Amino acid sequence: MVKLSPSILSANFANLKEDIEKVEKAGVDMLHIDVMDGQFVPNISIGPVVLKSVSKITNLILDVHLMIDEPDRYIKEFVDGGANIITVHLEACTHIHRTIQLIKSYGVKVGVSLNPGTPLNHLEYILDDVDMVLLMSVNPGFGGQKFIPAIKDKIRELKKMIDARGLNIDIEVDGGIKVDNVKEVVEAGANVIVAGSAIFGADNVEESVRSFREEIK
Ligand SMILES: O=C(CO)[C@@H](O)[C@H](O)COP(=O)(O)O
Ligand SMILES: [Fe+2]
Repeated sequence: MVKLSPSILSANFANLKEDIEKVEKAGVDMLHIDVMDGQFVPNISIGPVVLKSVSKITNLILDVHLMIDEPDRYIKEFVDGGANIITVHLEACTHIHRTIQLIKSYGVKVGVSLNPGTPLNHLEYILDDVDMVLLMSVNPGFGGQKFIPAIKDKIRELKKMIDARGLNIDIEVDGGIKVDNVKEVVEAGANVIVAGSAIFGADNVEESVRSFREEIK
């Protein structure tokens, strides 16, 4: 079953409750929360305070994507804020193994994200420890960018690595996913789809979610 995780980065922050209710009603599975520190990525978004408020108004799985340097400093805040899965960037962690263990110690799920230019072999010694791998299909920092086609091969390779080890790990793909390319991403092996501008930016959110579902069923 492929899960949809719309990114609130493209929501209207002055109207967040209403926007979240719309996607929840439309039947999405998760809510993708993009956290940016202006250091690891050239943009600043939201943090644990907003997450905490969001957690009080939705039953969706809170899928927190941390685009921040040395995230160990803030893991507890995001756990307390209601995160169900916390994904960190491999490139932002000096001791990725330690960060993974720290997240797990709080009893939440853990994901590791790779930028488009980071090779899959960096996962070699940590793959067995994670619940999800998030492959970026744009360079992180902004919504509304164009999907990088080479990532489809990367998804296929990752799927092979996971299957070869007999693991049950989600493959999330994030960046530039629209109704007209989601099928290729799913066919390549992704089972968690992030879409920001294509869902929250759509004129009709419900219709957009329905179209995504049609494509990936
Ligand atoms: O993490 C990021 C960007 O860094 C994403 O989650 C984007 O917010 C996805 O937006 P679209 O590319 O779907 O508009
Ligand atoms: Fe994201």
